[in-house]
Amino acid sequence: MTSAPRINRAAVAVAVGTVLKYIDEDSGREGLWNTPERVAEMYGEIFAGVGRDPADEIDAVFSDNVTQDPVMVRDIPFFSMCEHHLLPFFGHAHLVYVPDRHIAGISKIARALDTASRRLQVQERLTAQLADAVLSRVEPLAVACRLEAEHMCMSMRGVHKPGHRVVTTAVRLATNSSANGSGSAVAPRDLLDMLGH
Ligand SMILES: Nc1nc2c(ncn2[C@@H]2O[C@H](COP(=O)(O)OP(=O)(O)OP(=O)(O)O)[C@@H](O)[C@H]2O)c(=O)[nH]1
Ligand SMILES: [Zn+2]
Repeated sequence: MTSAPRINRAAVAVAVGTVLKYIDEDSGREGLWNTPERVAEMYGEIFAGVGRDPADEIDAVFSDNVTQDPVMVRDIPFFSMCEHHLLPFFGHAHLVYVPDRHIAGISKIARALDTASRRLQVQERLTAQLADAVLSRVEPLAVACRLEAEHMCMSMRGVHKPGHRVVTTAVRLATNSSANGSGSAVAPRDLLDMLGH
């Protein structure tokens, strides 16, 4: 069940003001006058997916003349926030699925990615949530997705490795899918090959 995000912007602004104070900033200086409110406004945007089901974004599903040929969407940009450090990780998502009786409105896959991204995440869970959203709403024979991202918590602090790439994959098969074994035109390995390495 989906519920609207309940971000208390006024309380967030107070909390940000407290952080500014305790990092020893002069929170009275001009550049910081409206920073707590700006951050609260920004959190309203970048955490807009909290409490929402990414699958609900896949609300255009078509059933006419569907063939069981793979559909792939590549290089969808995303931005999310690492739940350990509250720093961004960002990159691109690639997804391929083998339709059974339905195909998805293609933009809806990007919308599901946005909803799952706009919350505190780890990349593995974000990858799984995108695959699960397509599995539940499109009911494909199989779906695989791959995310490639740079984590600012590994780049600008800590281990300091800018330019790294974290690659995560999720593969889901219909429970009664013929892709789950012999006789299928497209095996899970084929899907992963299509996503590239
Ligand atoms: N698996 C996974 N780990 C992540 C992700 N984002 C951040 N992390 C890791 O979460 C870990 C948190 O480790 P901690 O030792 O608690 O935190 P830390 O002392 O700040 O660790 P360092 O980043 O190594 O300085 C780090 O290894 C991060 O790289 C993610 O999306 N997936
Ligand atoms: Zn992190």
